[in-house]
Amino acid sequence: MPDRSTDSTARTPSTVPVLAIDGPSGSGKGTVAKRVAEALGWHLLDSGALYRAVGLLALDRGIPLDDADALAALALRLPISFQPAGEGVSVHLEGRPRDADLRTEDTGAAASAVAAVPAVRDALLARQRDFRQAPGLVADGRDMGTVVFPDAPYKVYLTASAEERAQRRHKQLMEKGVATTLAALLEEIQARDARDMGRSVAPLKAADDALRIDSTGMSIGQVVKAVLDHVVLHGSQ
Ligand SMILES: Nc1ncnc2c1ncn2[C@@H]1O[C@H](COP(=O)(O)OP(=O)(O)OP(=O)(O)O)[C@@H](O)[C@H]1O
Ligand SMILES: Nc1ccn([C@H]2C[C@H](O)[C@@H](COP(=O)(O)O)O2)c(=O)n1
Repeated sequence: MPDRSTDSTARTPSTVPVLAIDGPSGSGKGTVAKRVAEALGWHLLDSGALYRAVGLLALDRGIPLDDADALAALALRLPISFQPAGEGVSVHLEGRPRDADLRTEDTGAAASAVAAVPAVRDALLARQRDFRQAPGLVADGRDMGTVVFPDAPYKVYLTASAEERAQRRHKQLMEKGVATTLAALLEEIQARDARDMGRSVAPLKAADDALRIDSTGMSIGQVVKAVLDHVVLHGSQ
C-alpha cells in the first residue's frame, strides 16, 4: 500500500479507465453519469455525496462551516456507506439512510461551503480514488478531471445556462412537492456557481482536455448519447 501519511496525493498509476464528468449544479452530471455507467457496466462515484455528507453532519453536530480542523477530522473518518437499494444506491450516514436530507438545497449550500476548506478536500481525496475499480469508473463532481483523476482518459465538462438549470431544479422540486420559486433557485444556483468556481483550491473549471457539452436545449438522451459517443470514439484511437 502507498504511504499516504505525509502525501495525501500519492497514488499508484492505474490502468482502470475513468470517465470524469464535471460541471456546475443542475447541469445534469448526476443523471448522465448514472445512465452512462449503466450503459458501460462501470462503477459510479457521486463525489458530491461525500461533500454533502460532510456538510449535513456538520449541520447536525453544530460544527461551524468554517472550522477547518473539526471539518477535516469529520471528513477523514466520514461515517458514510453506499448501500444497494432497489435498482439504485442509498447513502447511509452513521448506519442509517439519509438520502432525502442529503439532497436538500440547504445541504447543497453547506456542502459548497465545506468544499472550500482545503483540508476537507485533502481528507476526501484517497476515498474518491478508491472507487477506481475494474472494469471502469464514471465519476461526477467539480474536480474529477482536474484534480482527483487528472489521468482519466475520458473527460467531459457538462454545463447549461443558469436559467435552464434553475428551471430543471424547479421542476424536480415541484415533482417532490417542495415549495420554492424560480427566482430563488436562480439566485441559489448563481451563488453556488460563484463559490464553486471562485474558491482557491480545486475550483470548478473544465480540464484542458475535456469535451465541453452545453446541454441547454438538449434532452437527457441526447447528452447521454454525446458522452457515450465520446468514450467510444476515444476508446478506439
Ligand atoms: N438535458 C436535460 N434536460 C432536461 N432536464 C435535465 C437534463 N439533464 C438533467 N436534467 C434534470 O435536471 C435535474 C438536475 O439534474 P442532476 O441532478 O443530474 O444535475 P447535477 O449536475 O448532478 O446537479 P448537482 O450538482 O446539484 O447534484 C434533474 O431533475 C434531471 O432530471
Ligand atoms: N468533486 C466535488 C463535488 C462536489 N463539490 C461540492 C461543491 C458542490 O456545490 C457541493 C455539492 O455537490 P453536488 O452534489 O451538488 O454535485 O459539493 C466539490 O467541491 N467537489
